[in-house]
Amino acid sequence: MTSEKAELQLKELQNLLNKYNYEYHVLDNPTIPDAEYDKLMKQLTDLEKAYPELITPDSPSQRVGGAALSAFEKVTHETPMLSLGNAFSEADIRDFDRRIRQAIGDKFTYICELKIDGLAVSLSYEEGLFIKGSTRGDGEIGEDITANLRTIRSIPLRLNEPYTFEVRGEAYMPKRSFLQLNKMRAEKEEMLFANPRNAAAGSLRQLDPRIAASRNLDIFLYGMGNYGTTGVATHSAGLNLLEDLGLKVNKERKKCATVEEVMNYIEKWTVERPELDYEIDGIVIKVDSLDQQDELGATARTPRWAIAYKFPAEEVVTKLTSIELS
Ligand SMILES: NC(=O)c1cnc(OC2CCCC2)nc1N
Repeated sequence: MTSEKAELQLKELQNLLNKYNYEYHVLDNPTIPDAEYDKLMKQLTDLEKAYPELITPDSPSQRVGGAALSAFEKVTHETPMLSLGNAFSEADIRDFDRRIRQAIGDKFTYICELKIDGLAVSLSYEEGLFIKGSTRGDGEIGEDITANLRTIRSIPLRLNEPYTFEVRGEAYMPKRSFLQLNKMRAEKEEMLFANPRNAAAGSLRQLDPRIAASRNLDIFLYGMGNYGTTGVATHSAGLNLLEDLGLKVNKERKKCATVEEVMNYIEKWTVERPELDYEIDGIVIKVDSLDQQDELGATARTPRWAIAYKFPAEEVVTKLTSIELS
């Protein structure tokens, strides 16, 4: 086979595999059986072995990097990663709502999102290519965990459009994966993870990306470092854009015109939370308009335009059979 023909066949295989990967991991709606996917992946890796010069960083074969790192590099975020103030009651939420009204009047809409209980991360894309991923760290400087984030199948290695920006999200471990992981560790008499959040954080802090690759991690994206470059006017439009670009955004988000609607949304998910396949520790309430977010601004580390309602802590029954370490 000529090198040109090989390149054509490689491109076709890469596009097919990226599409199937997106359907399976982002849409949760695979259209081919796993065996078929594995066969195509084998064809790709065989072809790349024969023509290594044709391997590209966004090839589906390039998810699990090579050797383990000796340490994580530091990364300075282009746009600082803010953290959220907390609300613990309806009164706290009404106080938040009152402060907003005092500052910008009554003409605004909220958007509510499930608060995924994982590890906050930032993904940097350049011309559509995933080039760097990092932890929040202190909000300004985080750790470079690119190799580990590349192993998360729902993170596209290339976007549908050549955007250059930072996107923020929560990497998490699905409940099922957490239970399987702890079951396996218990059988090997290893220390157990106390909860999916710790398991996700522990997995992403591994220096060897093969360990992260084995942990079935996932991610929901929930914001951009700087919406300015995209031209959207609201956070909700920003999330829809992220979805259109092939990124995974939680579909339970909802616009709420009044604080009553916010309370209904909180009530709904307080009840339905156990049925989710991932843990949430609250609800994030944001003013949707980006201009109004700018008008409200932020304190040193937390936005005035958003708050996290935290679910009441559940009493944790410590199992006497297994020593759980955080
Ligand atoms: N854990 C979450 O699901 C989550 C966390 N944070 C945010 O937004 C913050 C980010 C910076 C200001 C608002 N949204 C979320 N959905």
